[in-house]
Amino acid sequence: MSLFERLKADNLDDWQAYTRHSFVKQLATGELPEHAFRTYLQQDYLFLIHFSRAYALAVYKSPRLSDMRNALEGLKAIMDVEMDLHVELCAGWGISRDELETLPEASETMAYTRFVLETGLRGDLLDLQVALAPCILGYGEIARENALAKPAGPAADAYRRWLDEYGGNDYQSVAQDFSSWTDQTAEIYMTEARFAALSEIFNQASRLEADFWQMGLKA
Ligand SMILES: Cc1ncc(CN)c(N)n1
Repeated sequence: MSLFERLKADNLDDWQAYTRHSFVKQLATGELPEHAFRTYLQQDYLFLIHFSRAYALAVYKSPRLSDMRNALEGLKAIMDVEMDLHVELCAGWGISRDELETLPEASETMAYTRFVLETGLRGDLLDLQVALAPCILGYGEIARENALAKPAGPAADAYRRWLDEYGGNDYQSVAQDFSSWTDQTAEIYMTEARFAALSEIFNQASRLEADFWQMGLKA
């Protein structure tokens, strides 16, 4: 069993509260109010900036050259692929680059991103990867679970596009590679005594992901 599968099994309720959140369910049916998705898009830009910083920290925390290369590939995937698609999606919603650059940061964005960065700063690469796992692997799972969804309504195309982006081969292989890379790090750093602390990090990050959806809904 991969470390991710173990962490998920240990935190199933919180994991599903995140991956099956009503934001996700409404996005899949198309019932999600447009202002909720717009708020999500805006804050996710800020999230991706900090998430890139967390990957840069993973380069620094890497014990081996091969880990550095994995972290660098992840950083490039966010900055050159996920971020570009995100900015394009925002443009389709009338959110300009200038607006993105000057957005006020919501406390949910701040709480989540700083938690991940702080976990990486005080810990080793495995702590950081476990803090990043709900983000990378959760979106992959959400897109797979909703692969057959047919959103209806005025924002149907944007919601389908979002699902396709994370369900596509590129993102799915980023997620698969990340899970394998985490297992390789676990071979160096993991001990049974450490599992409870890692599970706590995973739990906290999963709950912060659910809060991020909720921030969109309450907008
Ligand atoms: C909040 C959040 N979590 C995860 C992802 C997917 N990388 C994202 N774009 N935004």
